[in-house]
Amino acid sequence: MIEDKRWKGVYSFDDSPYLMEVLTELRDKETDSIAFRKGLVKLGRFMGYEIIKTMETEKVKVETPLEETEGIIVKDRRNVVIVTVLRAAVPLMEGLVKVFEHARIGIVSASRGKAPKFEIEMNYIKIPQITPEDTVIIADPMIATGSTLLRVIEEVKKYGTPKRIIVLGVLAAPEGITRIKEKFPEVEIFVTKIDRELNDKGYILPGLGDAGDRAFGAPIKLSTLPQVHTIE
Ligand SMILES: O=P(O)(O)OC[C@H]1O[C@H](OP(=O)(O)OP(=O)(O)O)[C@H](O)[C@@H]1O
Ligand SMILES: O=c1cc[nH]c(=O)[nH]1
Ligand SMILES: [Mg+2]
Repeated sequence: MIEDKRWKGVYSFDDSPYLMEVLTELRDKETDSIAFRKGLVKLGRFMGYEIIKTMETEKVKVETPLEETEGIIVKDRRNVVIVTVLRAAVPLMEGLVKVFEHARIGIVSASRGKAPKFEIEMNYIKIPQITPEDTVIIADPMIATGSTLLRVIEEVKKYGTPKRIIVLGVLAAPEGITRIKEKFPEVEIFVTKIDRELNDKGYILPGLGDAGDRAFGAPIKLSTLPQVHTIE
């Protein structure tokens, strides 16, 4: 885990050969949906372990069948709220809950409109109450313009004031990170890798394409389908 020199509290995992290998498979245009989803689950799980390293631990006594010894608990691991941003974060969440099995889960939908406005439509919001003991992990694989996360963070903050807000992503563009840190300097960002830039359609370069479409297949517009007539 490396803290990026450009911002405070922004970490990437260029130093982890395993995470870099999983990312390489996700970037590969030949990787199909099954392998893509599996890759996201792996990243959720192993980046989750990395987040645990930043949590406070407490010494405890434990009785083995033979004698008493010292152990630890990671108290904050029990007070986690995972907020999953539909669609692409669903497999990331699957990996995260393997590590944070006590987590309460929030699900929000956020859909990004076309360039240049990138308006965010949020019409499904289910977030549990957040307490001062909680660490909120907002899972969204792609931080591009940052518009989606700015809206989601704003929404999350209405549900309580947590101990920490962490954004967990796969790829980020510098533009998106800068926008989030300008508005919410206290938010920590953990991403597998920070990429070079955005193209004029708001896609991350070199990137991995549209994460939602690659994980679940491209949706189709209903109006382009032949209409089915039913007889009543
Ligand atoms: O930083 P931004 O410029 O806002 O872009 C990032 C968002 O784009 C993707 O979602 P998308 O809107 O494609 O939805 P999907 O997951 O359903 O495909 C991605 O999962 C982020 O939520
Ligand atoms: O590169 C990008 C940018 C936004 N959303 C994606 O899924 N990919
Ligand atoms: Mg998409």
